Amino acid sequence: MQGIHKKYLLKQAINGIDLQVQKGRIVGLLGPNGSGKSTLLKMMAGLIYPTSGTIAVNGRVPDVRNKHHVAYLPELDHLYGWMTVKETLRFVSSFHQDWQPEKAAAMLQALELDENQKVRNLSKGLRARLKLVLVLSRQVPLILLDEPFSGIDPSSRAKIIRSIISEFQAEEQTIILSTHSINESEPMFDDVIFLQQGRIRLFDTAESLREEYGCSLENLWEKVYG
Ligand SMILES: Nc1ncnc2c1ncn2[C@@H]1O[C@H](COP(=O)(O)OP(=O)(O)OP(=O)(O)O)[C@@H](O)[C@H]1O
Repeated sequence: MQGIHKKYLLKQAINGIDLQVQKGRIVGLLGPNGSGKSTLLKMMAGLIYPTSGTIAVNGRVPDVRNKHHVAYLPELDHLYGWMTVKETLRFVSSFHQDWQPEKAAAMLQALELDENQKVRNLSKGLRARLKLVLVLSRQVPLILLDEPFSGIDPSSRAKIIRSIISEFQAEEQTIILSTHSINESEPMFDDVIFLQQGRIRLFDTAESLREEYGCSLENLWEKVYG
C-alpha cells in the first residue's frame, strides 16, 4: 500500500498509509473501534477502493475480478440459515476453483462441526468456525480475516487459533487478521500493525516489539491506546 487515503463522504477513515507485508507471515491488525481495520481489509480484498493511493496484492490491483487471489472473512455473517453445513460448503465451493475438499473435511472434524446441522441452529461460536472453514479451505495467496473471534468463548478461540496455525501454508500464503483478542492471538503473530485514527502507529515483527518495549503485545496495547 502506498499513500492510501480513504474517505467515506465526510469521514476520513484512512489517513495516509504506506505498508508492505511480506509473503508467508501471519500479521495481526490491531486497533480500537473505528481505527480503520475493516476499511483496510476491505480495500485489500478489492471490495472498496481507496480515495487516493495504490494497492497491489501479488503485483495486482485488488478488485472483484481478482477475487480468486484473496479469501476474505467479513466481520458480519453472510451465511444462509436454511442450508446445512454440508450444503453451505458445497455452495461456497462452487464459486472457487481453488477449493480443497480434503482440507474442508479435515477442518470440519477438527473444529467439531456436524455437517448435517442447519446453519440457523449453529451457536455463534460454531458459526464462526464454519466461516473460518470456508476461507481456510481455499488455496489462495492472501487470506484476510476481519474479527474472526468476535463473540466467541476463549476455548473456542484457542481451537480456532490452533486450526489457523495448522492449516497455514507459510511458503505460499499470507494471513492478515484483525482482532481485539490480543491475549489469545499473540502467539500466532509474526508481525503486528497498531492502527490509530486511520494511521499506522507501530508496525514491526512481534518479537522486535516485545523486545523494544519490554512487554507482551497485550501490555503494549495498553501503552499505545491506554
Ligand atoms: N460505509 C461507511 N460510511 C461512512 N463511514 C464509515 C463507513 N464504514 C466505516 N466508516 C467509518 O470509518 C472509520 C473506520 O471504520 P472501520 O470499520 O474501518 O474501523 P474498525 O477499526 O474496523 O472498527 P471496529 O473495531 O469497530 O470494527 C469509522 O469512523 C467508521 O465510522
